[in-house]
Amino acid sequence: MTDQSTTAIDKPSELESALARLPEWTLGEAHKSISRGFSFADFSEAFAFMTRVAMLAEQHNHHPDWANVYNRVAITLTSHDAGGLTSRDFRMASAIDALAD
Ligand SMILES: C[C@H](O)[C@H](O)[C@H]1CNC2=NC(N)=NC(=O)C2=N1
Repeated sequence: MTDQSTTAIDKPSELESALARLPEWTLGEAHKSISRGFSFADFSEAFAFMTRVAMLAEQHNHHPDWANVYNRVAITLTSHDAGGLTSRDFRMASAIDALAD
């Protein structure tokens, strides 16, 4: 597990600059989460991706709210213990993008 600092990301300027680096992600209701959808060739590819994200989540000790329907995976990130977005969410989103791209 990588023990990384956690700072709340809740000011519009902070959100804007953080999201600028994550163009595939969208801001959720009340700016409390970020989400991205993924589509794969088939279920097997989607689940392989989910397995890799699961290992990332363990390394980061930061776990997604997510759903899978056949070849599609929807991921939402929020910091439950902070009740909103923190730097952990954006670090995790960036690490997930590196897997997917
Ligand atoms: C006890 C454990 O470290 C905490 O519950 C961690 C686990 N994973 C987590 N994941 C997310 N998304 N938010 C959290 O606040 C969080 N907390």
